[in-house]
Amino acid sequence: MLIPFLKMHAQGNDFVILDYFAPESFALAKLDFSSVAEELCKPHFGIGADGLVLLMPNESCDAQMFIHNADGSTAEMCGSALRCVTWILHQKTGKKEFRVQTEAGLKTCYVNEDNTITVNLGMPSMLKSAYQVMDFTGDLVEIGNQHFIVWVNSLKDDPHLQYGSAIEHHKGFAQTVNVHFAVLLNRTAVAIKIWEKGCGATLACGTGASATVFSGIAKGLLNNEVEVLMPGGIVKINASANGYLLSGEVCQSFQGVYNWKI
Ligand SMILES: N[C@@H](CCC[C@H](N)C(=O)O)C(=O)O
Repeated sequence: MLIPFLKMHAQGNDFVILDYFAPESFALAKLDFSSVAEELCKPHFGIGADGLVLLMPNESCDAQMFIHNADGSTAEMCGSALRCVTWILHQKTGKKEFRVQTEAGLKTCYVNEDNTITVNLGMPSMLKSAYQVMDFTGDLVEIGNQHFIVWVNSLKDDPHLQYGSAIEHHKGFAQTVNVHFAVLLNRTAVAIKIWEKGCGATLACGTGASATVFSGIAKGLLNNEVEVLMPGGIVKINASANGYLLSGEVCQSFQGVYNWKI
């Protein structure tokens, strides 16, 4: 069976996207997407990506988005993928504002004049403040999915690679978590290194960038408008009264068909 796909990324956070608005994708409906995600996301053996995204029609809004991480697990939310599917919807319709249903609720998404995409991720909440895990003290933040933010003085030694996996699976959390090590640059800029649950080190993470800014604001370290520098690029977070707005570029890198085993 041939699986038509798009490949997109946001600051290097990359996705294989199956577009169910396209008639040629209808035949894929019965696939086990957990297995498909695992195979297609595998570098060298598959296409290689951080996640598999399903973009589907929804009767009560513009579209529905489902996400599987590279290990096949499901994710409730993904700020990078939401911006990528917004771009696809814009290409199809020419519209500049969309409402997309996700596992974390209905999200409003905008195409800006400069073709960057802004998505409203809603209001984060602090699940645990100054929480001790292994040798680290961090904030556990919920923004549809869960993120543990550890503030450090330097990212030089790649703490996410050393400790990310152990923190992700730590028994002190009720579920596995995304992990971010953050360095404060000034009141409007922060740098992070990322370990995502279900996929490992990634070059960017939209919900993680937003959760980090929420943690920084809660500590009195950051203003409401902040640039988040990640290994793959920069996003802007605006902590508005209506929700956390995540903005940045997205890129469609290629499209193709994958030769699935059945
Ligand atoms: N691994 C995450 C889902 C992906 C988050 C993403 N990269 C983003 O941009 O927000 C999870 O399982 O929560």
